[in-house]
Amino acid sequence: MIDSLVTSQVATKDAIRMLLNAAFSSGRPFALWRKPKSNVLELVLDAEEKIRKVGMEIEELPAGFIIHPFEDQEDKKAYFIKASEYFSLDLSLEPQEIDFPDWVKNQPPSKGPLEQFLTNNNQSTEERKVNVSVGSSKAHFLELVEQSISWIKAGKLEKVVPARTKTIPLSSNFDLVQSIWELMNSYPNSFVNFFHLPEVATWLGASPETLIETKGDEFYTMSLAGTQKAQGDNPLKSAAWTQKEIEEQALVSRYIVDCFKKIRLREYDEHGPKTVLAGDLLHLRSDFRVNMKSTNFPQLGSVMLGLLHPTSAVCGMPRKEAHEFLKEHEGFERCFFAGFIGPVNIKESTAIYVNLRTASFGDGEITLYAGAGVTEDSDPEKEWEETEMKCRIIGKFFQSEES
Ligand SMILES: C=C(O[C@H]1C=CC=C(C(=O)O)[C@@H]1O)C(=O)O
Repeated sequence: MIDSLVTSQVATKDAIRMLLNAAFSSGRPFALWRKPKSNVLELVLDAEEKIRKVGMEIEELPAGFIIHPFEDQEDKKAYFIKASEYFSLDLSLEPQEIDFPDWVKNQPPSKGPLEQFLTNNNQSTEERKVNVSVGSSKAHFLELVEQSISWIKAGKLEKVVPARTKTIPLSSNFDLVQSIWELMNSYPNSFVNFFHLPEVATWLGASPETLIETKGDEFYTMSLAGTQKAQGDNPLKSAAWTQKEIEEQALVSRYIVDCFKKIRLREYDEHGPKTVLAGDLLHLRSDFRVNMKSTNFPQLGSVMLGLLHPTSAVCGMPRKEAHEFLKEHEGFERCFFAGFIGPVNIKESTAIYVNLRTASFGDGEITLYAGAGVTEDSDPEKEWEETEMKCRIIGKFFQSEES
């Protein structure tokens, strides 16, 4: 029993390696993901090398994968990987049952383009250097949190979510396939993703936060906030939340309800907040559902995408003021961190996630990104600790030892 399990695992990993080798060797943009609570690994590969940009009317888009940075772009567009090729791999199937398309089959097996990418990845820009030096300074982050608290006390903000970075060397024995595999096994409730926009960016992550999801007539979004380490045998039951965390999450929920009000949408279901597990962290989450048919809102996905991003879980409240505060004081570029990513119009469903618990590949190194919700009662040291825990979610799969 154990033997066959091990054999099938190795074979599935080989299948993932074949897919990644074929995708890298094409030189074209691609994305690979596994949705929360799913056992299917999906991949899209664009037919063109050129990087596409699209408008935000997601209902009009062809099947593909959308990628939007934290900051809005001047052209108001997002990056897009068109699903010229789409492949899904049922992770529970035996290897011999996998029927690869020709673009995968024609690739030589084992060492190849995937290893080349990892050893020769030149995505080292000036912007990246700032992100490494300013973004990773503990002193800078503590000061930023102090400043956030004083702005909140002065009544200029209600909540703000400052972030930081952590750059670690990519160990010589780093195995991307193994990391993706472990991420999928360790975080069944997260959106495990890897995307590669040649010459632009390559990221790997496991996000716990859905921004918007549409399937048939159903629309879904969530408010996620509050963080603590999962402890004990039954962490979901034993979790106790402080007033600070309850209020922090309530602000995110209120923001969603305000968005519904703005578009005069009155019929929605709200459930929660309840405690949920994301890796070894716990969060508070409320779920919001709308029937787009009965409310006559076929474009609710695009409308809410425009209204929600960036949510108060990654930016703050009021949104405009919190955003300006971060732009002025954070001191580094978030790039794709806290932006949004996800499959669009694939099998009649769209699932877009906030790009959290994530890392970008640089030259021989990776940069992890994490933020923490600050309210009036925050303690800067504790917020730093929280970002350390969030960085570890992904960081632990990059190194044999913690840096
Ligand atoms: C900003 C992040 O998490 C957000 C989502 C859940 C809980 C959060 C918090 O407790 O601060 C954050 O709002 C991050 O993971 O970098």
